[in-house]
Amino acid sequence: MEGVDSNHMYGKELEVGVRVVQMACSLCQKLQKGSVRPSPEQVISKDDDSPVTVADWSVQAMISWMLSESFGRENVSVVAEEDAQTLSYNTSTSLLASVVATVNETLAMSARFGLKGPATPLGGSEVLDAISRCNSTGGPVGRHWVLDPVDGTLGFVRGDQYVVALALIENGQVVVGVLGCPNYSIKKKLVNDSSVLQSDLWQEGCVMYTSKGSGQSWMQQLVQGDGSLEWPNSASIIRVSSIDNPVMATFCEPVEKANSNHSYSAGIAHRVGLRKQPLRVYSMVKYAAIARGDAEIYMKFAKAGYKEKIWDHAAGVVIVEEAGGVVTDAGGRPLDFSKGVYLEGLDRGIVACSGVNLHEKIIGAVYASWDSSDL
Ligand SMILES: Nc1ncnc2c1ncn2[C@@H]1O[C@H](COP(=O)(O)OS(=O)(=O)O)[C@@H](OP(=O)(O)O)[C@H]1O
Ligand SMILES: [Mg+2]
Ligand SMILES: [Mg+2]
Ligand SMILES: [Mg+2]
Repeated sequence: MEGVDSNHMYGKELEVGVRVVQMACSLCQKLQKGSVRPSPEQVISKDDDSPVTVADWSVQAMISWMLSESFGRENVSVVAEEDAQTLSYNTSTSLLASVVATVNETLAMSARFGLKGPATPLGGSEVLDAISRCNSTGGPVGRHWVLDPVDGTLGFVRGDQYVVALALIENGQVVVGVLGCPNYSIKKKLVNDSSVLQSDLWQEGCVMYTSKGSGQSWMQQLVQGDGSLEWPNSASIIRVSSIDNPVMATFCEPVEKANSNHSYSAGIAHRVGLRKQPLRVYSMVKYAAIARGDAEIYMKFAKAGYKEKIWDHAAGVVIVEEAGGVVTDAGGRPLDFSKGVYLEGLDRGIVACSGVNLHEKIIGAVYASWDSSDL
């Protein structure tokens, strides 16, 4: 696989990571297009009122199972967003059946992705077990996989952008990142044109990946579930934008006002001299857009008291950094992935930029404006 040297320190992790994320993208695309039964459109509300679907559970189960198979169950620690509680209720039998069917249908295609599936289909308890053993809390020591099975579940449900995000943390550092973006076309610049976003073109998504210290991030096309594009797949190097003039720069931010303070970011944008309208995109596609040069700045300022989770950032951060970008908190400090499930100590928000010049300007504007804000 291009960009992956099997002698590389994380060669096998990257190789397996990209393949399982490709499989997960295929699973999600089938569900989003509604071609898998039964009732994939079921959307369940979690305790915090955020949505979860068959796709989130199925991807988590499938990736957890594959990682265990590939590296040995006893060696695999996974920190992931979902748990199996709702699926275990007596009242959830049809939901669990949907997840089990989806997982098995996907695992049956393993060979197409160069992976080995189970000899016989997984049963309900194996699927529940695969989901619930992703209950690691990470931390500063050892290797931990970090998984957001569907990031931007709202985008997924609305037929819009979402990603499958997988990272590997070793001794508190993100060392591998993989972002599967099923609705983010491999063709450049499409994200800036909303008319194109609506078209069929964006159905051919992409997978981005990197390993820390490689100095390169890569992008490859999705392997099509219909067999029209099979493994192995070619990849190309992606690079951040070279624009460092704020007048020319595009910034992106979350779609939902509840997830980021739009008026605060608008104030920062004004101070720095950004002229373009913000690009509001669901999910870690925002990191993907920075990494491949479709946008220059990503800002997220969650409400005071909200704690950012590592799975919402790990893969995106390392891919942006290796593609030449800079990611810090709003105080200019690196994000700390060593403290467990949350980005502890995060100063106010997250700022990802294509280069140091824009980054310094944004951090300076945050510093100058803070007194007048009420995040
Ligand atoms: N209140 C609040 N504040 C800030 N962030 C929150 C909040 N609630 C949820 N989340 C997390 O936001 C993830 C989606 O982030 P996005 O940047 O994609 O936001 S948006 O959907 O575009 O509005 C989303 O990830 P997924 O749950 O994987 O979709 C959440 O982890
Ligand atoms: Mg969620
Ligand atoms: Mg998420
Ligand atoms: Mg999620």
